[in-house]
Amino acid sequence: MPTDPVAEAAPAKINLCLHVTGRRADGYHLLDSLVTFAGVGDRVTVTHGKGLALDVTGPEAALLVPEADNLVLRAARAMGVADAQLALWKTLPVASGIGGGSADAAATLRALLRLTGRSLPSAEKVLALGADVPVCLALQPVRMQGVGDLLSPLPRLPDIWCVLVNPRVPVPTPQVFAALTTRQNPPVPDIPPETLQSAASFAAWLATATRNDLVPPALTVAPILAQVQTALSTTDRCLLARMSGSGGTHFGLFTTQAAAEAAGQRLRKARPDWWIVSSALQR
Ligand SMILES: C[C@@](CO)(OP(=O)(O)O)[C@H](O)COP(=O)(O)OP(=O)(O)OC[C@H]1O[C@@H](n2ccc(N)nc2=O)[C@H](O)[C@@H]1O
Ligand SMILES: Nc1ncnc2c1ncn2[C@@H]1O[C@H](COP(=O)(O)OP(=O)(O)O)[C@@H](O)[C@H]1O
Repeated sequence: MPTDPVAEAAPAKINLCLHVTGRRADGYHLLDSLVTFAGVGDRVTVTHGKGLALDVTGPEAALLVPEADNLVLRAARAMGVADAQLALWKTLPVASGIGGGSADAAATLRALLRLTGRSLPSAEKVLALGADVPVCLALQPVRMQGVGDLLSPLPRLPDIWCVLVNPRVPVPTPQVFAALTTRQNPPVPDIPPETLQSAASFAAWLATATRNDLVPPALTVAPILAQVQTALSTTDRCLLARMSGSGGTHFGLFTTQAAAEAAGQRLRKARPDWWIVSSALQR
């Protein structure tokens, strides 16, 4: 058993594309998405203690109170843990399409697994925490299907850098799905192996063969997202600019670290009020 504290990273989830292919009778949508992770994110730390308590700090903590429905506490309860001190360092904007809450829940499960030796909750219980929690628990590039529960590993991706841009407007996922009008769309095609040879060829394939079907409804919920898309897509050497998940965070893809950092700096200068970070993408 490791001595406490045990810390786990909760990296930002990036939907490189997100196709909505149908809707189940219970209202949940069938998705087809290529998902990877950025090198930025939250951090969950757990220690032994009496009762369950959560402390939330960090630059993005203001919008989040350590209430009983916080996904960190919900994850601990799903694992049957009644005694632990939990700390969340929040750097990802809340309700932003990069799965911060789901990443926190998955990091909590991983940390408590190491701290207590208890087993992970069943797949059903993990999914019940949130549709993005299974993919955040997998923490590797995958094709995500079903309602978020069917995961298959992707072939090794090329070396890609990204800039993440969020206009600091929360975009609630339920509102975006509610505003969706076209629910039966074509699935994601198989990735042609030759496109995986470089960031440029992979981004070009993503741009032409894939989409994010949640863009039109997200724009109705938060019209400012059009400005984010324009700002990123017109940045020097940006290979592809697209919204992640239900928004509003957008990612821009770049071939090199230098190009991504230069783009991030330029965008930060133009929009000091926006949340803007650059990072490598997990391959
Ligand atoms: C859209 C995605 C794509 O990766 O990402 P985000 O934008 O949240 O990051 C996820 O499917 C979101 O996952 P998550 O945020 O965990 O979703 P949940 O809490 O389970 O569901 C929030 C709400 O989204 C809708 N929802 C979610 C998943 C799904 N397959 N169909 C849906 O219709 C439902 O209205 C549900 O009430
Ligand atoms: N630890 C957490 N971090 C972020 N959001 C949380 C957390 N716990 C509960 N939530 C709630 O989950 C919702 C979804 O948040 P988040 O996961 O950040 O966005 P998204 O689903 O768009 O990626 C928010 O409305 C927030 O109030």
